[in-house]
Amino acid sequence: MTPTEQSDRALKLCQLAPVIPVLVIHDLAHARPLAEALVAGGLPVLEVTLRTSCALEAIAQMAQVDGAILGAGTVLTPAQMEAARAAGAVFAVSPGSTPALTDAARANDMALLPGAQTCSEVMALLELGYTVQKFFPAESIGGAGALKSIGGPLPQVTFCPTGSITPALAPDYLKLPNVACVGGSWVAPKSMMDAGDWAGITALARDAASLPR
Ligand SMILES: O=C[C@H](O)COP(=O)(O)O
Ligand SMILES: CC(=O)C(=O)O
Repeated sequence: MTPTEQSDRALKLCQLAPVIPVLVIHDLAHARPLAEALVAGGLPVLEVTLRTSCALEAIAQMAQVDGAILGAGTVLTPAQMEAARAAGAVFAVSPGSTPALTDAARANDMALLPGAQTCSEVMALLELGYTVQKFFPAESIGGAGALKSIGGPLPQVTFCPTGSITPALAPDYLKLPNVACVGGSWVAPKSMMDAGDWAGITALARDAASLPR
């Protein structure tokens, strides 16, 4: 897949719901019920970060859940991209981007959502053909105000901002014309996963899925 095709696919995924849950799974037993809870609440696109030892196996199990579309987050290397694809991920998210990673996305037929922080990074990814990018760490680099400003000179780039976004802050992002959805961990707090409060997570997902945009 070319970068343009990757971004077309990423845009379609971003348009399925206003929020992509960013998931850190420590206990493999949480994987399946977590995916079921989030999909039941209306959030089908799930990003499992490759920050824990069970993340790849979690992706494999969650990809079996009806309606779930799995992606891998915190993808930093080509080897991780390949492993994520083998586990069943159909998209990859990275906090930044490197030539090795964009080459690997092309080679592995993965839709990469590459991260950018600055206008120069946004422009460098745009030169490659990435019209859909992650804006990370969103709240620390100017938040919705920064994205609104970037949309002036660079309206052709659409973003999935992520990083310390809360339900209260999300609407400010979602109303921007250059934001397709936001990423956030708030829909799957570790405390609720540890408590097995899947109904509570479905309720959080339902609220997130009904955010206006
Ligand atoms: O690094 C993680 C992402 O920023 C999502 O997590 P967060 O919503 O808690 O910032
Ligand atoms: C934070 C982020 O961008 C990631 O984990 O992919």
